[in-house]
Amino acid sequence: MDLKDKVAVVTGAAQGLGRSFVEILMKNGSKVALIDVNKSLGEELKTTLNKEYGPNRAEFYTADVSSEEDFKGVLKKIVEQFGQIDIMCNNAGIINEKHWEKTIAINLGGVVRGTYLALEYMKKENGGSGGVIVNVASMAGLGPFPVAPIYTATKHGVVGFSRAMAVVSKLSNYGVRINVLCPWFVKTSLLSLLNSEEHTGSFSQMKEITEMLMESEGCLEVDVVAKAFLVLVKDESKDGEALMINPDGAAIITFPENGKDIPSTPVSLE
Ligand SMILES: NC(=O)C1=CN([C@@H]2O[C@H](COP(=O)(O)OP(=O)(O)OC[C@H]3O[C@@H](n4cnc5c(N)ncnc54)[C@H](O)[C@@H]3O)[C@@H](O)[C@H]2O)C=CC1
Ligand SMILES: CCCCCC(=O)/C=C/C=C\C=C\C=C\[C@@H](O)[C@@H](O)CCCC(=O)O
Repeated sequence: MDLKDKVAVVTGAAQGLGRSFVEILMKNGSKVALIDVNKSLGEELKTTLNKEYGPNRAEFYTADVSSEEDFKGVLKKIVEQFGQIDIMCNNAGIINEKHWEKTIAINLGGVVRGTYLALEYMKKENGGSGGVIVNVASMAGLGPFPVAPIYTATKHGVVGFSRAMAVVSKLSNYGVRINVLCPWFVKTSLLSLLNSEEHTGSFSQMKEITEMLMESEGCLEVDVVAKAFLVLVKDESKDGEALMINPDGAAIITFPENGKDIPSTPVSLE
């Protein structure tokens, strides 16, 4: 996919991984609509980006991805302003095991909502140009993350939902590829919440496991993860893929073709 003058939408764009995805898209010639609840950081980043890449290449919209009214409203404004959506990145996410309903509403609900709303503008049967959706999960979407069971559940949900929607899109000829990104620990403000009992709740005693994982393997820089993100955007052979990125590098996850192939140990029912 040639990114020159393509229109991209990134949620959770004001900082962290979302900001790195915005920057790599703009470096490759895209125009980007930034969505975030953090208005001050978002407006500041928009100004910085338009100074670097030229006027009106970036626009910021305040919205909470867990709100249908918010998210639907800003996507309507984005299409009115930019004309279309070619790339959608559902990146916004939090970690909060105490207020776990909020975590589910944002991490899973926000990704589902962003996928459905974007498809309405992107799918060819609606007059859209097709394109690609990249949803951001985590390595916690591929295996249990004991310090954050709800976070783990949301990220497993993002992986499963994205892979299922990729099949729907392919069989429905939407013309939209759907992929999911599964990063290891990344040096962003989210990671600092690992030390916040307000966010890890009754699972804070599992912190040592997480620290062991980080100490043993290290943490990633956002720009490395952004390169993995760009592969899922640009490489048109990537459709329905889960791309893992950890300090050893990036790799496409191989899932069992069907239930029969799932690694298992037979159990007698007699
Ligand atoms: N930092 C890490 O170690 C990893 C992060 N991830 C995932 O990457 C994504 C981005 O995380 P980071 O950049 O690390 O976090 P971050 O906390 O640095 O940035 C998240 C951004 O999302 C925004 N946001 C939060 N709730 C929102 C909502 N309801 N609506 C709109 N925007 C909202 C925040 O204001 C913030 O700007 C998340 O989905 C996270 O689960 C995945 C694997 C590793
Ligand atoms: C505050 C924490 C932010 C978390 C951000 C994030 O998504 C980071 C994920 C990074 C790695 C997740 C690794 C999960 C590994 C599991 O598959 C399993 O290997 C862990 C086993 C732990 C144990 O020893 O039981």
